Amino acid sequence: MGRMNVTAMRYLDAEHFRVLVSVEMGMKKTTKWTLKDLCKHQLCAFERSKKIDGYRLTIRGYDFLALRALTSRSVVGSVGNQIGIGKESDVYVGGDPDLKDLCLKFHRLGRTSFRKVKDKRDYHNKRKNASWLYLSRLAAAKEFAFLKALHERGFPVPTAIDVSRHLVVMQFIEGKTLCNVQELNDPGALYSRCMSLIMKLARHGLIHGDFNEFNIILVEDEKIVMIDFPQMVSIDHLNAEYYFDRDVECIRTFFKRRFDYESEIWPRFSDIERKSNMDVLIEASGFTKKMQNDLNKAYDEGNFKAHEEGENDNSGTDSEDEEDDFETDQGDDESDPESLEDLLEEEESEESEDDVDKEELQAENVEAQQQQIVLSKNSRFNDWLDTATSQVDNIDLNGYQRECFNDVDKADHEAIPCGTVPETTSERLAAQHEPETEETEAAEVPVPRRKKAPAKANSIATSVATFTPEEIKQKVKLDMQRNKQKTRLKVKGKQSAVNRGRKENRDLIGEYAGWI
Ligand SMILES: Nc1ncnc2c1ncn2[C@@H]1O[C@H](COP(=O)(O)OP(=O)(O)OP(=O)(O)O)[C@@H](O)[C@H]1O
Repeated sequence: MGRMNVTAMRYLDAEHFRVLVSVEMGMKKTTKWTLKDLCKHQLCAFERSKKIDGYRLTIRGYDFLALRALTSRSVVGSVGNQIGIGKESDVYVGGDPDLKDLCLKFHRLGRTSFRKVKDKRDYHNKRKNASWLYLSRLAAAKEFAFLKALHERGFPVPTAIDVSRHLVVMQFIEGKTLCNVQELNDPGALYSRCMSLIMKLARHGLIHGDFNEFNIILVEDEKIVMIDFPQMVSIDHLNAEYYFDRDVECIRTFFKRRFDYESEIWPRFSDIERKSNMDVLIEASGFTKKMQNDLNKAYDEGNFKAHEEGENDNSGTDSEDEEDDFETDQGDDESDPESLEDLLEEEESEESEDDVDKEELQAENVEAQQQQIVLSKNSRFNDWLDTATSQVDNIDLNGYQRECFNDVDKADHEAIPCGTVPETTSERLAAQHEPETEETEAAEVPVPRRKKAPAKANSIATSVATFTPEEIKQKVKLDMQRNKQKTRLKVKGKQSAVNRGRKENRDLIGEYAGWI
């Protein structure tokens, strides 16, 4: 009996086993129903890309994963109303299991912005696909690290409670954002508090970078709480002075505009005396320089409404995680009745049923329209006939006859008998529609010749072909060529997957031809 070869186990890490477990889970028979349910609840979505078809996690799905993790840790017990929509986040009021208020901040970053980045450059050295999952997670990790560190050092910030994926749970601050405050008891005191806070941060080695009326909550006794520091930088940053001055200027401008308060004193970058290295400490807390760089690059791209459009956008796969999940060979699935394919087939058949219904409906509509057109043509013709008949009945035919022959050579006129002119138009029309014999007879009636026929623009119909046979041949040839060049319509959904599978099979058979 030979020994089991387990050498490979030494070289496999946790990630390998995670994926292995996912494959194991994916082989369970319940998968297709579960996936169907998840899609129904918009927690994941079917996605078709150039090479692979599969499912991707949606923002909602990611939210649920984070909430689930935090509920299982007994951090979150309930989710309430949305209290803020920022450029980079959705903020909700929540509750812990004892129903104490919490602030739940879901970071939304980078789906579209990342797409743009991806087009332009290799964003992460080895990591080909930085995803919205990754960027949102980074933003949350950064906020949590800063909140924790600042709170521990006595800064007025919400208490950091927990973080999972892109969701930061923090203390809920009851108050008003400064932008919503119209009046103050003591604007001077609040101005000093704001400036002191900027200086205190700087002494600890940090610059907020977005210190303005939207990121300051006014609480009891006109005290302030600072929120939201995605762009916090070190005072050693290359552009530190610029960011510092911008923060100071934002506050000065706001106080002048809103409270008509202007002070001659404001802090300068040169006044800063560093007392601690919080920027270094935060880096040590796990939020590395690389993470910082990744995040800053995403912020530079600037489209933070990505999560709003991302949900409807199914083109292309973005996420590394997603691609990892999908890069499994689905060849076997085709023969497996319990596979994902079945689920897709159902979707497809539903789709095609819909299509059939639509086509039938369209055909019926077209038929009805055609009938209407025919009917309206008939009735219009009858109307026209009636009006024309009554109008022409009123015409003085004898007068018309006189006028008509005015120009005709009198001799000719006299020589040629005019034949019997019908009394009424009905008679004329009847005469026109008489059978052939009568027409022949009428043709035999000599018609007075005009001397000079008045020039009129008439339409000309001819049955002679304007194309030579050569030209027609060439055109047909060209059409055939064009038809060949036409790219085939791409079939959506499952059908394309089946086609792709067939093509692969054909190629494979071709490859092995002659070997067997
Ligand atoms: N801890 C909190 N307690 C109460 N309300 C909060 C808290 N954190 C955020 N908010 C509310 O949510 C809103 C958005 O929060 P925040 O500024 O952190 O999000 P953001 O996406 O970074 O916004 P932006 O970048 O557009 O300023 C705030 O204006 C505030 O009203």
